[in-house]
Amino acid sequence: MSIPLIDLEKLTHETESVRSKEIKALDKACREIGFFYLVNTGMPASKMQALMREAKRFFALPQAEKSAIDITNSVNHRGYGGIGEEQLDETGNADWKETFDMALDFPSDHPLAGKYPSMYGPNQNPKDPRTLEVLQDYYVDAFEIAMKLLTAMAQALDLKDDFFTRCFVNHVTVLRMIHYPPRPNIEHDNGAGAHTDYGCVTLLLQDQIGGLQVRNRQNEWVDATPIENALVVNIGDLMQHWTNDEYVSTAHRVRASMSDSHRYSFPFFVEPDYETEVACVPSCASVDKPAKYQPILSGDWIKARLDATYSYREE
Ligand SMILES: O=C(O)CCC(=O)C(=O)O
Ligand SMILES: [Fe+2]
Repeated sequence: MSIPLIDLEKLTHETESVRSKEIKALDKACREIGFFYLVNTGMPASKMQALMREAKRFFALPQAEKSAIDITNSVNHRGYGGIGEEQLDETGNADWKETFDMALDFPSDHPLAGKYPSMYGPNQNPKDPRTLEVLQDYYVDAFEIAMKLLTAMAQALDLKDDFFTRCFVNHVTVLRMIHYPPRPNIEHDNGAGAHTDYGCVTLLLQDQIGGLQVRNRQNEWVDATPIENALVVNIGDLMQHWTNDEYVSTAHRVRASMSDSHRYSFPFFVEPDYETEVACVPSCASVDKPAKYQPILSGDWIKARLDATYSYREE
């Protein structure tokens, strides 16, 4: 099965017939593969290029400057992650990548930072204000796209339009930059180990190098070949819970870059307010298919998953 294309302009089109046809296609993609390319997102190409440029500049900084904002110094998972800090698939080699994570910046004396210090609180910012500005700018645009998409998903699931978006007041959505340096030797082919994402949906911007692969229902790895100006979107575990397994959170991985190339990618992990109760939505349960999961708090779930993949977070 190949990865379908979904058009955001059509998902939000004023003509009902155009809109509902695309919403059906979205629904099918979420049920059958859990991955799709999102095109016509409205994100200016210049913003994507700016992010790419700043990522290259940031990861090329001296190690000491990056390590000054190391993620292991933060309790709330913000800042720079060096090679080997995250291992997504415990059975393989360490992920051959370095990362930078940012989210909404809450002062450390904010009540939410007091209550959930491992999820809310201040960012650790890059020193260069230009880099920060580009990151913040991209975050705002990507968030807007995500809210349009979640509105369309609510429509696809016969829910109120704001069923998902109302859970994004004090949300913990993360923008991550990833650099996959050339692999250290030919055998070390693991850029990012096989995993599923934790949150609602992930919107991924990738460069033209390639390496992302998606596991289909036949257990074959399918290349998510880069398409210029498209975002790769996938369903995360929370959305799978919410929909009683109707929407599927699909495993994916990244092959490490070859010896002469560097790959850059930018996942935007769309994750609701900590205290969002995630319980089976009405349209996904029936007498024949009762709710499979107990309701969970979104933040408890994401925190548990982060704690499991990062050694420094183990208590
Ligand atoms: O770099 C990519 O293409 C995907 C990264 C990814 O799956 C993740 O960070 O969760
Ligand atoms: Fe992922």
